[in-house]
Amino acid sequence: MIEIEAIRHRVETNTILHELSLNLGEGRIGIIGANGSGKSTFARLLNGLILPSAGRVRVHGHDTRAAGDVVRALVGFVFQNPDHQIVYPIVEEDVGFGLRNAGLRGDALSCAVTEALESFGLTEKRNQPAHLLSGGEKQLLALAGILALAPRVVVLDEPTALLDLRNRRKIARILADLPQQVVLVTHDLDMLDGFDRVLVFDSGRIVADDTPARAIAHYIRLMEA
Ligand SMILES: Nc1ncnc2c1ncn2[C@@H]1O[C@H](COP(=O)(O)OP(=O)(O)OP(=O)(O)O)[C@@H](O)[C@H]1O
Repeated sequence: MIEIEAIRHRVETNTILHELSLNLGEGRIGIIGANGSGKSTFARLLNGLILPSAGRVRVHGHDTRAAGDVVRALVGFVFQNPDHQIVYPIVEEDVGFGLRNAGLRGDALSCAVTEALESFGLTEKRNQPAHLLSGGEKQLLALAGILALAPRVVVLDEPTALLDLRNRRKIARILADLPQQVVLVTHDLDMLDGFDRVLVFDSGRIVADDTPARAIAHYIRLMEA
């Protein structure tokens, strides 16, 4: 459960998010809205990457301000641009990075890396330089690295922006099968099939909070206005 209590977010004199309170408890939550409406800012508040100017966010009871390190272990965050996430030069080292931080060594580490690479179709790239992967492959690598850590919640900020149709479908299948709570920011409305709840952002406010079909209809009306 993610509890959002009376948060507001401002940068200098700019109000990026107006006051909002809500609980996120469903397994699959989508976030849509126009460019610049506050979706990424909201997503980053969920794992303490940014702290709200007012109010608080709690994940499984842990406040992002008071217990940022606990929250970051609970909430895996997948960035829109995988270059912001890939830290090691070789593919297998990059997937292994978080696993080593989580204490895995030796065979356990090697098996976990093998499994993560296999499930994302990256086995053949194991020993290649990560910077030579295509944009879509980098996105899969970033996601593999986060999911290998088995966080309780996965927040993804436009993870399919660089992907072709096959890889978009692959990510959709991977997300559908995850045991974790998923919060997905996306402009790719097809990704919201089967989701429990979709929030629509507009100018820093949530203007719809509904089933995917009704939320998408609201968003389309907004875009056509
Ligand atoms: N650190 C910052 N300093 C100044 N302005 C910011 C900062 N972060 C975000 N903004 C502004 O806040 C608004 C919301 O940004 P945000 O990235 O949350 O939007 P978004 O809905 O994710 O957009 P997109 O769909 O284009 O990714 C934008 O106008 C952006 O320029």
